[in-house]
Amino acid sequence: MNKIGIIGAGSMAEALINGLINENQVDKEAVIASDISDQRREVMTDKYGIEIVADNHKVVTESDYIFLAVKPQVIGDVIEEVADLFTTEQKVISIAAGVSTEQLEEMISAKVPVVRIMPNTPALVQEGVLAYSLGRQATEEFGRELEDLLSPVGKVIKVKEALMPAVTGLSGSGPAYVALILEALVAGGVKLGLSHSDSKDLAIQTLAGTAKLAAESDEHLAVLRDQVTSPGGTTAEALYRLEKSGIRSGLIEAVAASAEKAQEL
Ligand SMILES: NC(=O)C1=CN([C@@H]2O[C@H](COP(=O)(O)OP(=O)(O)OC[C@H]3O[C@@H](n4cnc5c(N)ncnc54)[C@H](O)[C@@H]3O)[C@@H](O)[C@H]2O)C=CC1
Ligand SMILES: O=C(O)[C@@H]1CCC=N1
Repeated sequence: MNKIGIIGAGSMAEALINGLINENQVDKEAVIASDISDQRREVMTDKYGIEIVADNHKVVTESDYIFLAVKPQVIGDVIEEVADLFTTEQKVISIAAGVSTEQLEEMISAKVPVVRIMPNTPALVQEGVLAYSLGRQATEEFGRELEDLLSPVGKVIKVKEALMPAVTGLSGSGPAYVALILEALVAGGVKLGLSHSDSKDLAIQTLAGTAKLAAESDEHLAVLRDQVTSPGGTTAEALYRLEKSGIRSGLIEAVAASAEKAQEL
């Protein structure tokens, strides 16, 4: 059994660990994580029963796959601390936004296989989507192993590394935009007298249902929009207000701004 090590047991690491353990993809005995925070170590031990330590060295020496799940701002220091311990038999997977495989290879060693992934938080409920790109020493086989390993937490796609900022802007940061849209829809329902709870149910199911419809349809998204829009009707009135408010360009700009920021981290 391959041992999975995770350095940095924060929100994104938890989403991955939860999905992998809940879907019985890995035994909890096969997972070791480290975190500098006492509180995170306590939470993760209580919730998942995995081995969680304060010492990053232990994670590297005991694991076959090593996930780097700390913030981009500290990943350099973390790698420096353990760089001498990596072997060419191990496989490194970084989830840090904006850190290229080339930078990782420079910091770790040009000989250790490195892959970069960009997951998102719905991995916590096995509905994530993640993209990965291979470093210079990472084989296609490593990519396939990763697809198998991570498929229980959501859809896995391979992209050219140059497109990683775009993935970050769209699906990495995307759950925040969708949560904001949901919040606003709920507020709209409440303003018109619906209870918060009914508004939330209506908003969430509308979003989930539309997403399912879009996923299962071959039609262009504009056709799905048109199906709701009666001439001279309520939806046309609402869409006019949305377009006027700049929602479309706002979302396009949001994706681009996140992608741009990812390259500055
Ligand atoms: N949150 C998200 O939606 C996504 C995050 N990411 C990436 O995932 C990475 C982690 O992000 P989050 O989980 O959101 O952050 P987080 O702050 O929840 O987790 C980071 C964890 O690393 C720990 N840590 C800090 N320094 C450490 C050290 N020297 N040794 C060991 N552990 C240390 C912290 O105590 C914390 O628990 C980032 O690089 C981010 O770019 C990628 C995709 C989505
Ligand atoms: O906000 C961030 O920097 C991270 C990367 C993608 C989602 N959250």
